[in-house]
Amino acid sequence: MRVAVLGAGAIGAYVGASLHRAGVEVSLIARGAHLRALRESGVRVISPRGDFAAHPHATDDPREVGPVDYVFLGLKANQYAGAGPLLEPLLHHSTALIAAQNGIPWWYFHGVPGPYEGRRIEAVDPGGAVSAVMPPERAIGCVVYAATEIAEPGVIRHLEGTRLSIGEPDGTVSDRCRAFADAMIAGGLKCPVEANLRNDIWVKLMGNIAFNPISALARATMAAICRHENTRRLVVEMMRETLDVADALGVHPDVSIERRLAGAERTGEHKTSTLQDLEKGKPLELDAILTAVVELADLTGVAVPTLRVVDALADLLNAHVTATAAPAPVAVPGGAR
Ligand SMILES: NC(=O)C1=CN([C@@H]2O[C@H](COP(=O)(O)OP(=O)(O)OC[C@H]3O[C@@H](n4cnc5c(N)ncnc54)[C@H](OP(=O)(O)O)[C@@H]3O)[C@@H](O)[C@H]2O)C=CC1
Ligand SMILES: CC(C)(CO)C(=O)C(=O)O
Repeated sequence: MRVAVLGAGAIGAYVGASLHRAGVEVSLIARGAHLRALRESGVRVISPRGDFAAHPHATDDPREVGPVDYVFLGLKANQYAGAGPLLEPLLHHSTALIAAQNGIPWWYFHGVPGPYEGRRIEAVDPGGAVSAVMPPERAIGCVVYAATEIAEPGVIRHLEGTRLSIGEPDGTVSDRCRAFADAMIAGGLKCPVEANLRNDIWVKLMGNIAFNPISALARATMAAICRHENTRRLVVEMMRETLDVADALGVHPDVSIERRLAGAERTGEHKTSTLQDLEKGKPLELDAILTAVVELADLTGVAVPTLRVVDALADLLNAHVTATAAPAPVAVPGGAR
């Protein structure tokens, strides 16, 4: 099995290192100081479950890698539309794409019978730009419950959780899912193949949709948001509206708001990835996490006044961050070394 990790950052390098120690042929695609460290010393994972190291091939040029069986996408979702030149050299006729993203994926209505089958969600697939480079037929869904961060270039701090649930958009338990899950499990991760991954998507989303934008707007940790009475109430309201949208789409997440809130509270003084991006001056990954759900509410006729207000505020904040962000290194394969 050949796997390329495109965007081998916090989650990508963790998954790539885990697969490599299971004997999978892995290539990490990264850039900058992190790439230099990966090339020189490999990935070092610091984890409460035991530290480990792995030294897979690392490059910024996917042409060096060539076609693989699986591409694990560790880029931020707002980078997918521009990922065409990076992806193209990695694809053969049946290469599968597994995206680590939080929120609603670009393939959401692919393979799901019903009134919305094949429908494009503008917030996550603007003008079809994402499905043009990542055809939904290639997608294997993924919901990441693990939490990791880049402690320093080449070093991944694993905070909690080892589960990455995967599943086919049409709910079948395919050979390609089983083979990938077996490799992940051999690498020390949990990787159940779910027949109804959309349930997992909404369970995870209930946390992200509330905590990620509020944390950025209020510059607050998860625990602080839970402690403060008004933001705690806001979280509950956002989760309730989110469940209404899921419900209207025929998905009934099997977790109560109280349990989801308690789980988030246990995360403690943790800065969400959105707050971390804000502090680094990086664009916020909220289209998939929040804007897409407002779009789905409009589609299904569900009232989401609270989500709408928070989306407007977060959108304005993001516009400001994006306008003032340092230009990202150009995404040209083989460009910056
Ligand atoms: N980390 C986590 O615990 C979790 C993450 N996720 C999801 O996983 C995805 C990735 O998140 P995360 O790993 O935290 O993010 P990171 O920013 O740590 O990883 C993304 C990596 O991709 C690199 N990259 C971006 N563009 C290119 C390019 N053109 N060529 C090579 N490398 C590139 C980035 O480099 P640079 O820094 O230079 O831009 C960075 O190292 C997100 O969608 C997130 O929502 C989901 C659940 C948990
Ligand atoms: C907030 C958290 C930890 C889970 O809801 C997360 O997934 C993120 O930081 O993006």
